[in-house]
Order: sequence, then structure tokens, then C-alpha cells
Amino acid sequence: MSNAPLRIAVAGASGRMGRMLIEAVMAADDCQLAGALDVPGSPALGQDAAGFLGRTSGVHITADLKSGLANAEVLIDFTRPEGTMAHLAVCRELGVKLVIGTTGLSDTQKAEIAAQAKHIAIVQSPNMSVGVNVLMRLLDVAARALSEGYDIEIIEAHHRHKVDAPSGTALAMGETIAAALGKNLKDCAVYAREGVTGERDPSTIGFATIRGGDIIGDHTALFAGTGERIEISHKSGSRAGYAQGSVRAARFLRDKQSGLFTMNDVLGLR
Ligand SMILES: NC(=O)C1=CN([C@@H]2O[C@H](COP(=O)(O)OP(=O)(O)OC[C@H]3O[C@@H](n4cnc5c(N)ncnc54)[C@H](OP(=O)(O)O)[C@@H]3O)[C@@H](O)[C@H]2O)C=CC1
Ligand SMILES: O=C(O)C1=N[C@H](C(=O)O)C[C@H](O)C1
Repeated sequence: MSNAPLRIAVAGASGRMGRMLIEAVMAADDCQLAGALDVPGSPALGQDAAGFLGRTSGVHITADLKSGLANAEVLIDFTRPEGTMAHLAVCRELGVKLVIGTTGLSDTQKAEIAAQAKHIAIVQSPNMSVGVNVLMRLLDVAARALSEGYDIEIIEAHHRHKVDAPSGTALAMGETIAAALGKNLKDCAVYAREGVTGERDPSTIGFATIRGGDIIGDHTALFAGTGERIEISHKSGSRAGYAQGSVRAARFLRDKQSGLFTMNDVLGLR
């Protein structure tokens, strides 16, 4: 394998995650910032991508996807679904690999990502932190062991700026639990309750969403039985874990030509 630094571009360069990613890429000895994208009209366009760190990277933020990706081997994308889909098309055209952290993707958009992964290598995960991906394994064990007599609820809390709900991680937790129970989440999820709801249907998986302040990301799966309850939680105290996981995912893609991978593949949790 080449010793040359891995050339990474970052989409959503002035966003909360975009900045964390630029800092992580700049701090990694084996990586080089090779591009920085943002939306047309963004006040960040034309600025040095590392300017917010008081540093100079020589990479200027651009809305021109082709020139922004021309020098990149991997794009790390934490933006919005419509942005991710636009980036995906250009990555396919240029043969750039992709790490996708964006949440709120529709089934159609996920299918398109899977289709493009036949041509370029992609890691996609709603949560790039090591801890959350280990938590998914714990949920699988818990759901199998507590399949009778326990009501399952997933509670998530995020900052006031988050635009999608439930979080991608909460949905993935629900999918993991549903699969462990031999169910499809689409058939058993309850996303809201209001008014006279009737008694809880024991076959359902409930979701509760909290939005407020600067909460980075808290997730809990509650298994509520009679006389006891089990809570399996993960709380993020910083976005650094998501950025480190994303850089790890970019390194993982280095020798991959195509395929759709998850953080389980990156972390060797399969
Ligand atoms: N997988 C994971 O581990 C994690 C996933 N996320 C997900 O990452 C995404 C981004 O989160 P966060 O950084 O907090 O959000 P921000 O709103 O802070 O950043 C989003 C960035 O993307 C840009 N953007 C918005 N729309 C488009 C578009 N259509 N095309 C291209 N770029 C666009 C924004 O530009 P502008 O500000 O000018 O609109 C901004 O620079 C969310 O989906 C979030 O859920 C977040 C953390 C961890
Ligand atoms: O928007 C966020 O901030 C986060 N989004 C991801 C999600 O939707 O699961 C991951 C993390 O919880 C932070």
C-alpha cells in the first residue's frame, strides 16, 4: 500500500461536523485535506478551510463539486440528504470513495447509495462513534434475552438545530432490536403518542424524541418489564468521536474499489 497521505475532501465544510472533520483530517499524519465543499451562497466560500482553526490548509471552500473533488480519493459527507445525493453522483463520475454520515435519508436515497456502491466504495453509518456501534451489539443480545414481557422504548435527545427525527441512530437501534426479534421495524414502530392512545401494544417499539440546547447526542434503549427495567445508553460529550470514526472509515476504504460498508466492517464488529 502507498505511504502517500490519504487525500480526503470534506463536504459541509462550515457545518458542525464539517469543522470537526477538517480538524481531524488536519491532525492525522497519514491524511491530507484535499478539498472542502459547501453550498452555493455560503459565506464560507473562498475561505481557507482551516481558517476557523487559525491555520492555513491551502484548500479553499468551494461549491464547485468537480473542482472541489478533483484531488480527492475519499469524500466525507455530513450534510443533508439532497446534498449527499448530489455529491454521490459526482463521486461516482470521478471515482471518489465516500464516507456518508448524513441522516434522514429516504428508502429511495438509500437504494441509490447501494446502487452506486457497485461502482465506488462507500461507508455509510448514522453514527460513526465506536461506542454506539458497540451499543448496537449489546442491543441485539438484550432484545433476544428480553423478547417476552418487556416493553421496548427508544429515547433520543439532540441539540436544537437538528432537523431530522427520530435520529438516524435511534432508527438503527430500532432496526437492530426489531431484527433480533424477527420483526421489521416498519411494522412495529410507534413514533408518536397523543390523546387517548389506549394501552400499550406489547409488540411495538416506541420512540421518544427530545430537542434542546446543545445536547450533542444521547440515546437510550429501555426494556421495561414488571418490577425491573433495563436501560442501555450512550451519551456523546463531543463530536470528536464521530470525526475520528469517519477518518477511520476513510482509511478503511483506501484499498476498496467498490461495495457498501458499515462501521461494523470498519471496526471489525461482524
Ligand atoms: N453519522 C454520524 O456519526 C453523525 C451524523 N450526523 C449527521 O450529519 C449531518 C450534518 O450534521 P451537522 O454537521 O450537525 O449539520 P450542520 O447544519 O451544522 O452542517 C451541515 C453542512 O452541510 C451544508 N449543507 C446543507 N445543505 C446542503 C446541501 N443541500 N448540499 C450540500 N451541503 C449542504 C450546510 O451548509 P449551510 O450551513 O450553508 O446550510 C453545512 O455546512 C446531519 O444529517 C446529522 O444528523 C451528525 C453527527 C454525527
Ligand atoms: O445531528 C446530530 O447531531 C447527530 N446525528 C446523528 C443521528 O441522527 O443519529 C448521530 C448523532 O447522534 C449526532
